[in-house]
Amino acid sequence: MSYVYKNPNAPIEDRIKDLVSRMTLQEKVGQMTQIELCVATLDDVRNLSIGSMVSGGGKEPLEKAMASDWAETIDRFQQAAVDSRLGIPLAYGIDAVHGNNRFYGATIFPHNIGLGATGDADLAQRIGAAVALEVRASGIHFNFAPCVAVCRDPRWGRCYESFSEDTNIVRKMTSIITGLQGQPPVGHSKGYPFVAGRYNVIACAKHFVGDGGTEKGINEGNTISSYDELESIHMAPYLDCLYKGVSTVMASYSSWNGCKLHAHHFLLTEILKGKLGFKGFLISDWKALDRLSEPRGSNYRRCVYTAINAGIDMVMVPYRYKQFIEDLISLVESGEIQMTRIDDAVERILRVKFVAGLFEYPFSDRSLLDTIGCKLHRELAREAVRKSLVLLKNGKNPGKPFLPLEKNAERVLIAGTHANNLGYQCGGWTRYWQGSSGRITTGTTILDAFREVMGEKTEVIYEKYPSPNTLSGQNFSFAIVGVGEEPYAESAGDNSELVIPLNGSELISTIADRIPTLVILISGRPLVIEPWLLEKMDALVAAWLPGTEGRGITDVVFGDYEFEGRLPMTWFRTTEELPINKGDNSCDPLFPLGFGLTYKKE
Ligand SMILES: OC[C@@H]1[C@@H](O)[C@H](O)[C@@H](O)c2nc(-c3ccccc3)cn21
Repeated sequence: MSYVYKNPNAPIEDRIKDLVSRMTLQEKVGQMTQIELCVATLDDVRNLSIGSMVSGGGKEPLEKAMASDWAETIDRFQQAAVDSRLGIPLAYGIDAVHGNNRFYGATIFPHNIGLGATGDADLAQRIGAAVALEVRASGIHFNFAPCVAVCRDPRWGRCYESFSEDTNIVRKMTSIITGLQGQPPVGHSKGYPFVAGRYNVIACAKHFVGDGGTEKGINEGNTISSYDELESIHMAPYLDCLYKGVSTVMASYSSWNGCKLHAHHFLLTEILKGKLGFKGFLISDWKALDRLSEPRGSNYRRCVYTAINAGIDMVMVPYRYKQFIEDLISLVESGEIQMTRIDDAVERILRVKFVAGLFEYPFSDRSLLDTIGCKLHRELAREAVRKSLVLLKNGKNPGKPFLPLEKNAERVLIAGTHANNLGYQCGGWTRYWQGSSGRITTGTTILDAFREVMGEKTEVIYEKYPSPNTLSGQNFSFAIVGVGEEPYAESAGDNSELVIPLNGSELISTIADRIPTLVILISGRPLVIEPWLLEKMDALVAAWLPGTEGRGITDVVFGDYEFEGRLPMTWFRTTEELPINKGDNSCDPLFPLGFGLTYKKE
């Protein structure tokens, strides 16, 4: 018997209708369920028709696994899904937010704030395409990226996941979606999901809406604004995402005027799905339904009722999925949730799976494994690093620039907590949710880069904390001081002080008092730089969280390439004045949005 839904040449909407008509309530609810790898069983994936799996922010997936091990594991669960009664394939999701960042050896690109500093939409698109290849190589189909938050307050722990405080810069950088998913054909209908093929991924615009506008930058907090402000500042990038065919949207943990987004029927259904015409599926954040009640996770059936009726289509449960399935089935059987709501959710989920070709190509393509960390991608990441660097100071006297540096200098001191730490350079969401310190993957630190570039005759001395003897005893041509933030993610990054951590200011001061010094700041956001400290530096470069390709830094500071980066965030003077954004009446920053010096006289 020929099933329309199994016919790859049948119109997608016919395939959806045919398949939904064959599904039981149990199977429909199964498709709305996303579960964590660590709790998944092959039997449950097959018997419950589970729609999606995740290796999420807070969980370590397979320990020290190579991409091929991952592809092996994911294919095994995919086989279970394909063996289910109707054979609906899984979509496996991960946060590949600046490369396939879980994997040892993957290319790690600058985090979004650095890409925002480039303002280069074409670069973002090329990065999206590279990330898609490295993700598909590991057997993963679904990427919880890009974050299109408009970060209005650098105290927010996710500032670096945002491209900018400026809505227009964020709108421009949504081009990364066209890289991740592929370029929709001319005339593609706005809001309809698009995935070009097997070398692309299902993308996810997040977190809808207003995640970057919460009071004091408190993560998962409350955004207080008029609807017009919410629409013009935070919602505008989603229109660009929909025009680019983004296949999924993730709801925000945060609230708008005191109402949680995951419970917000007006914003999720009337606006996103109704007014904006989004036809892909809306996924919850991790355990976000549990956060709808106090204490968290209590009265879960009520939370399911609220979120599904608000418009959530797929739930990142991700652990107690049997409870979720039981509650949702019971809510439909009692009439508290209409079957039309369930059918709408399932149609959206199937639409994305059909569009993504998962029914035709459910399994991994091992031929892509060579793309992981490949030279081409590392060159692309190096280009992104170059273009992301913002030159904030160049020389103590006008007309006497400190940069570009001399490659054949006689003796150079490389110092600081961030001069030789790949994990610090990459920041959060790298190998581990919160990131880590040291050689967590393959790549080039600032020290590695300087050693590679400097002439044979140059003596490169590295001391993380230079001794008094080092500082006074030797005659250095210049010092490079790498300081900044330790890795963090989400609420762990919320910070109201924003001083340079690990006594960075003191280290700079001690060294710059004795040696002409370039400071390279590795941070996910602007930090406090006291005027007296800025005065002591000979030059200052904001490098953001550049990732694995440290050579991008030496490419520019030695003058082989021009500085192109421009501040994507207003650089405040003190935290007392936060939030401070371009256009505010009282906006008198240390460096304004868009600031960035260059070598050429402007
Ligand atoms: O990793 C999946 C999603 C990610 O896509 C979202 O952007 C992010 O808000 C998020 N937080 C957690 C998470 C939060 C606390 C504990 C454990 C996990 C999980 N996730």
